[in-house]
Amino acid sequence: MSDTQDRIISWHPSPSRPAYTPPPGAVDAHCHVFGPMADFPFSAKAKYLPGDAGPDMLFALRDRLGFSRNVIVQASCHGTDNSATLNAIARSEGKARGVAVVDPAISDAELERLHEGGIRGVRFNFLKRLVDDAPKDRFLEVAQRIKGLGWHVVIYFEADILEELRPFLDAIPTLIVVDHMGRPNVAPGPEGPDMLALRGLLDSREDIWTKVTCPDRLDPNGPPWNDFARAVRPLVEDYPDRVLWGTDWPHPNMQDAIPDDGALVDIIPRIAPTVDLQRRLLVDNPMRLYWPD
Ligand SMILES: O=C(O)/C=C(\CC(=O)C(=O)O)C(=O)O
Repeated sequence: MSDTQDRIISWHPSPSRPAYTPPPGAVDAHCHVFGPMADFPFSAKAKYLPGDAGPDMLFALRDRLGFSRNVIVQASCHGTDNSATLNAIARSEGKARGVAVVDPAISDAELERLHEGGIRGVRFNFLKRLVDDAPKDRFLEVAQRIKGLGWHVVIYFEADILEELRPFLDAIPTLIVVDHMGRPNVAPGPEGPDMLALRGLLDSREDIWTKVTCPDRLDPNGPPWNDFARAVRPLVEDYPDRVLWGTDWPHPNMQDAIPDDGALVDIIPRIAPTVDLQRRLLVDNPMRLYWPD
């Protein structure tokens, strides 16, 4: 990554206050921090060079949107150096936990250190535009090792490789969380092929969860993301104990159609229409996974 490359500002400059009020204790279960670069340089292998979006900005957004906690997912631009994520967790006063990206050769002592720092899962990223390789055999070794820590696997892939990934997913010995539902085409609605394939995966094991996130990435028609709401609501209704929600702030790599985070929050009652579903999505489920203690 060259120093002269422009740094991408991928977040909304002044998100609106949502009309919807999340329940007390709500968790933004998918967000990231970028740097700050002076303290936490980006990976030499990063595929994008973002502006600084550090913990102070994240926590200010959390408060503005009416959330109580964050789950910070290590973004690909920081590679396998989780320092920026750990720094944000350390500064959160117990209100953040995280998901790391690790080198498969990581030592047990380093895994323990990550656990002490608030990490509760590892992310396996299969998006070719974000990572150079995704070694399934080595990922399975990692999954085996983190099982003892009580962690889970977060997996990011696009819908067209779900079928090919099935044997690998079947072999993962921990709970699995699928990022952004495996990026389905939401336009054909809840019975569209990608949504049905995702249901097939969820039905194959009770310990596969998914994040009902990123209307901004998944709905080609943009706000108010009607296709997303129509396709996703039945999923939340049918798998109420296995769904998580998050802003995806600072929306890595987004350059067109950067979403207003307040508007993102306002989609919650459209995909989780009852108070009970909202509490499970925003409080009970993420607390079970990230703050079981
Ligand atoms: O923020 C996300 O979850 C999605 C991303 C970025 C990402 O995953 C990463 O950089 O690690 C994407 O689709 O570019």
